[in-house]
Amino acid sequence: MSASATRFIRRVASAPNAKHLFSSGARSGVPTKNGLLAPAEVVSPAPVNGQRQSNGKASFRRTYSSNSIKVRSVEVGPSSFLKVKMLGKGDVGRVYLVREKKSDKLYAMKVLSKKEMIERKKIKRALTEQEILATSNHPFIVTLYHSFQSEEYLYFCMEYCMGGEFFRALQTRPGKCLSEDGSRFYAAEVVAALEYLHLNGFIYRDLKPENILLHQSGHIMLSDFDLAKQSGHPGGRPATIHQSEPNGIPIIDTMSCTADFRTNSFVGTEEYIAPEVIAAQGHTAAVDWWTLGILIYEMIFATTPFKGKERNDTFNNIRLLPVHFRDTPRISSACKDIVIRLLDKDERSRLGSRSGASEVKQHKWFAKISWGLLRHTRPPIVPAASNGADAMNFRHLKESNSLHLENQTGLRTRASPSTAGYDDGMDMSPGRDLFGAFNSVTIHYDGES
Ligand SMILES: Nc1ncnc2c1ncn2[C@@H]1O[C@H](COP(=O)(O)OP(=O)(O)OP(=O)(O)O)[C@@H](O)[C@H]1O
Repeated sequence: MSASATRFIRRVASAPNAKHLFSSGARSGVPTKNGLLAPAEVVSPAPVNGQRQSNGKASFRRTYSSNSIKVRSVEVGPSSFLKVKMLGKGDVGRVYLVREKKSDKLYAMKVLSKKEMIERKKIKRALTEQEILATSNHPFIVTLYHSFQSEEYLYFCMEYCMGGEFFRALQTRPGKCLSEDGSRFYAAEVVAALEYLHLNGFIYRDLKPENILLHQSGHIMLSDFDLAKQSGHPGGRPATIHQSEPNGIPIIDTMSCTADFRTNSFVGTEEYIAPEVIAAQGHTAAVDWWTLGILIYEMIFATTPFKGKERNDTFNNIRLLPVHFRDTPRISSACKDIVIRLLDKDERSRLGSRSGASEVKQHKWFAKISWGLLRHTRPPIVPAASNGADAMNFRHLKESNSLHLENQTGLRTRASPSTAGYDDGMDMSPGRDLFGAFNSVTIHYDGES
């Protein structure tokens, strides 16, 4: 990591290392779906492709219908791309800016080492991430174009989010925070993305500024789905429609899409973990509404509400302390109310736990938001104009000398310590093809060449 990069303290997901601190009980054995495409929901207009820019304006050509994505056998391989530079490092892999030789287009390529995944018991997470990316078609969720594998690596070829990390954008702002209005805008885009994920039966479980990327236009793109969990109903249970709201407008109940689904894994990022996860009583999609409360607080106050000196202090604060608001910046009573309602320690009464996103959207703090026009609203942070290849909205990362590149994008990594005691739920019997369930596909979106 470069000197400039060390200025930003990154919070990583605590799981699975934190698991042994608490008696978390049995992990959920809910299987992931490895079939192909689930129908895409029609949720919001105005899609975007990170590559398409003309006169600084994004063009919105993708459409949302169950027929708008077509999954085919994979049409590319590692040698179809040239590495431009490294954009980010994760636990078991690297993300590179790459250029497709044939089309000259830029993409973000996540390359995961199979060896590291086996050692760290993260295979199932990679399969889930592929599943979510390959079945999602939403303007605020990063787009997957190809996934494939070689003997040693898994590859995810994704839309390149030129605007960089939201986390970094926040860190470089005066006071490292946003105004209440700015925070509302990003919170609204996050709600739209969570709504879509819940509708499709996924719980995200790792919302934090580090996992939000920015499109060149400044709109958000949720990424990093390796902690997400799919309910036992591939594609999500059909949403229930309630007609009983006072204004008579029917509301879609996204909680019903993951209903009856509780998972026990101890996952999340320390300061964002919900009390029910710490209590290891099993958790539901309501954890995502808890993390939204923390995110709103952090965007406004530049810190999270329950942060303690040590991890256990943080966990105790999460379980026991009420939210405390500082005097500055001054925030509206509606803002305080939504944060308090989202950070309800009882998941059964938490905002969003009754009918999901529609309930959150109807809170008075969001009254100013035109949900259908979100994608057409100018975002509060517009990233510096980039030609793409300069990756100017990214930290400068030095590639370790210990990495040997092959085929421009493949990489070898040093052996790393295994994650003792964590069971990723995979059948590791000798001779079994552990990555056989990984789908090698190319995804075509209507309106894109
Ligand atoms: N689509 C993208 N466009 C631009 N940059 C990206 C993209 N995807 C990932 N990155 C960069 O790579 C970094 C690591 O990505 P990501 O968090 O998905 O990797 P990971 O291996 O899953 O990490 P973790 O160990 O945190 O789960 C991101 O923080 C971001 O800087």
